[in-house]
Amino acid sequence: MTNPVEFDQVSKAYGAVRAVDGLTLDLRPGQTVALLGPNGAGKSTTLDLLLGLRTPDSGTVRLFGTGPREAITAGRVGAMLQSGGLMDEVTVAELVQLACDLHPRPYRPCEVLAGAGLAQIAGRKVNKLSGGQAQRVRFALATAGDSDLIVLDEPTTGMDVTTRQAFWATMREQAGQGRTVLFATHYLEEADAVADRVLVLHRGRLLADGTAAEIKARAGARRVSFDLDGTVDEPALRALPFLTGLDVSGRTVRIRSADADATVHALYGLGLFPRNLEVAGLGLEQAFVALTTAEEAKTR
Ligand SMILES: Nc1ncnc2c1ncn2[C@@H]1O[C@H](COP(=O)(O)OP(=O)(O)OP(=O)(O)O)[C@@H](O)[C@H]1O
Repeated sequence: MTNPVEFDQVSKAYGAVRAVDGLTLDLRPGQTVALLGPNGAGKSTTLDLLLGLRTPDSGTVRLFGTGPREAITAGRVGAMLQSGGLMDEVTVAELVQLACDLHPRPYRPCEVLAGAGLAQIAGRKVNKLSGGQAQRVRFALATAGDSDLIVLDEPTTGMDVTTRQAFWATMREQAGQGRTVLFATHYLEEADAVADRVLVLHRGRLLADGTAAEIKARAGARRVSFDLDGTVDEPALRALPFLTGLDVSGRTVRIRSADADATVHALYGLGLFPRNLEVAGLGLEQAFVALTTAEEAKTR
């Protein structure tokens, strides 16, 4: 089976800004993939290239083994873009009907409206919607037919908590039916909860690619804290395996470790007896900040 998405050495610059810089990646069928990165990292440009809205300066983008336009014309891709303008003078129902009419493998408009939580406001003019409601309409347009790949650029921006939860429940259903879902987001807790693969972009390059757990581990994403009796031997602690951070305050030691089990084991190996030992995971957000900050420091 061909992969839903294949980028091979794709680059795109705007003048001197390298928005996407030699990006190579494959998305496999059925994956739910989060695309993360600080502002300006190249997320939207990557999605624009994927959807054929921009042409790469070099490299190739393939969707299901064809060019983006062919895949989109064949109805294999549903997309929800950040800035996509909606037609003003039509109702929600009319716009959804139009999207269904245009899709080669459409769903019934009433199903699409219900799936996006729009049934109650189907008769309302699109230009009278709140920000969160307009987002739901964009989502409805992305799910108007039976697409194999769903691409979402910051889909939950402006949605309230309930809408956001309902949105992700629908996305999980879509993924459960074997669709590939790719979404860019700044909400790292969403990526952590929903994605089975996380891509971190930084200055147009892929900085990390793995499960949320792998990315947390790579960022040294476990915190170990304990108290020691007697004098604290900082150089000995600093030599512990898998250490990525050390903070000593009196007799309290706080460590960050990429492999907390090995670090704690070695701690006992030094003949130390840590008291009040606590091991806690870092969130994806802290891992993301650690990774991107370290990269910024390197490139400065
Ligand atoms: N049309 C454009 N003309 C010139 N520069 C652009 C254009 N679009 C994007 N850029 C620049 O390219 C880089 C990548 O932008 P892009 O919008 O892809 O990032 P992003 O990761 O989506 O950012 P954000 O999280 O802020 O939405 C940025 O430095 C941005 O200023």
